[in-house]
Amino acid sequence: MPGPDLSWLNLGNDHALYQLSVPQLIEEAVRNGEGTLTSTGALAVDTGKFTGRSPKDRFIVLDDITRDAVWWGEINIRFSPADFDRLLQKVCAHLNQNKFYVRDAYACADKQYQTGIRVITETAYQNLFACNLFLRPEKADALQHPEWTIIAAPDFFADPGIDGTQQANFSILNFSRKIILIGGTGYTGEIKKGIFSVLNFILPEQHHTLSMHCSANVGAKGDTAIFFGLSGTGKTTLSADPERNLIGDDEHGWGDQSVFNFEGGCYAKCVDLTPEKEPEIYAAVKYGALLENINYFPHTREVDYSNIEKTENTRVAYPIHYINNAAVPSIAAVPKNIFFLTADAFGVLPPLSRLTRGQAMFHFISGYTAKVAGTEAGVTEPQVTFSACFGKAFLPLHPAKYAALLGEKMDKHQVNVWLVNTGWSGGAYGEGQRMKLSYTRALITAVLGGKLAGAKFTEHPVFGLLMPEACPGVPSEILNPRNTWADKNKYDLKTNELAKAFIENFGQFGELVTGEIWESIPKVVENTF
Ligand SMILES: Nc1ncnc2c1ncn2[C@@H]1O[C@H](COP(=O)(O)OP(=O)(O)O)[C@@H](O)[C@H]1O
Ligand SMILES: C=C(OP(=O)(O)O)C(=O)O
Ligand SMILES: [Mn+2]
Repeated sequence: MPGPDLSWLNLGNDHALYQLSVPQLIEEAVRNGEGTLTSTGALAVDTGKFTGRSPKDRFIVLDDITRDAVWWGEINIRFSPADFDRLLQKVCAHLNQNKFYVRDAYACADKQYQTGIRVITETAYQNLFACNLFLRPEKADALQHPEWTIIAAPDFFADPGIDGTQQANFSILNFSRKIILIGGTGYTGEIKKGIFSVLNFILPEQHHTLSMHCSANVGAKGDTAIFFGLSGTGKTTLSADPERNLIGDDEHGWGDQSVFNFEGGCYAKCVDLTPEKEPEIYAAVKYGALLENINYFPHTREVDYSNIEKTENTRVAYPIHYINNAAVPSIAAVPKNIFFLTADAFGVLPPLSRLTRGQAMFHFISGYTAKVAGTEAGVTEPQVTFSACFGKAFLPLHPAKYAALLGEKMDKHQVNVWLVNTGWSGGAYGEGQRMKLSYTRALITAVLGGKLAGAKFTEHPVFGLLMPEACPGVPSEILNPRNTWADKNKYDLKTNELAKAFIENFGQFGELVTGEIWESIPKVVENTF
């Protein structure tokens, strides 16, 4: 297919392989030595030095659009427009030395928000990722100029002294030029999270639409559920549910009428994947899917999901229709239930609790969880974090903007909000165990099936959370986390420690503390359990 005119980037058209089919991309990847077909049919590649995102190398160009709107700081780091232009030229000169892959796609399943994307990648596997993860146009049109351009060159390395970056790798968003420039890293997560960050800037400001780091699915009665959570807390795993249609596993918008997926595919964690525990995802590992940083046995080429030699953040990227019961298009009604997933490394929070409106706002803004190993460079074991809106790393605006929109939407629609601890039980990380996936699933199924409507709830003395006393499929004794700790005194101490961490973190949002949030702040109780 004749390619688009890329002369505005000084990219030579004769080097471009445009809109290759999935089999063509796989063939290219294998011939380029990028990867191998495993016995599952899925292509396995290594992404190089980076097997996770590198948040400290993520920048936003300081310009008239971003200057007063972006929440600058540790998350959103400034980059100069002149440095960007120079670096862009260098990256394009690098790409011109060889062939590269160009793919047109779009983001946002709801037509009203549809955003065209042209993805230019140095490797075939990154282009396959873009094909799997973004929405696929029925017919590509090379003559159209899509709104955003993503350029990803893993083998281009910046010179920090000259190029204005921190290290050789970088991911830079330029809102004036509508370009995302990625170099020095082959981790494909940077590509999808680049566009996600763009939409997190545009949708709330320009469309009064809440953008969310969440998965979503919908039941037979049109009852939508959304699952907020930082990486590894279970968005992908828990949204794949044989009884419900999958809307998407990671990035959604909540407009006036609907919840819609930004993407056209899923990016699931593979560590310890088994057909028993996660049948839908296991079955999606087939021809066309892209496995990252996975080990396989050399002779049989069978995938070894338990092997984490390369990273704990092994991944598979597949188009959403690889999940049997995916909703097409990926749009559903506004949610009836919202779950906040937290992987509590303290082992303090209940496996499931119901939140008041004030608590919902408090926990959304707090975004307490543990960073699981692997998704971010340098994180090798669960690390306690407060990630506002359960996705701080991707939010160009101040968290209060997203929280205000959520509050408005909760007021307008009758929504139940639940906190789910998919993290530790029976002790903190190191002593307790990760919550059993089957229990978490049973708790969510009970909520969605209305089985807890008449349940009795106990209030947690410090966090004020309402814990069900019983739930089908779950031993009652685990529902109050204190019961799962052998040493109750230790639980009480750990609870207070966590409560203090919440209070301290919330200090930065002092101006947001309205009456109802004030009432929701955990109350440290010394020796009174
Ligand atoms: N109780 C639990 N709930 C959810 N996931 C769990 C649980 N226990 C273990 N896991 C594992 O944690 C990982 C969750 O990853 P994933 O669903 O991809 O997270 P996210 O989509 O939020 O990044 C999976 O590997 C899953 O098997
Ligand atoms: C892909 C990522 O996120 P998630 O695990 O939420 O899909 C990521 O944070 O790089
Ligand atoms: Mn995920």
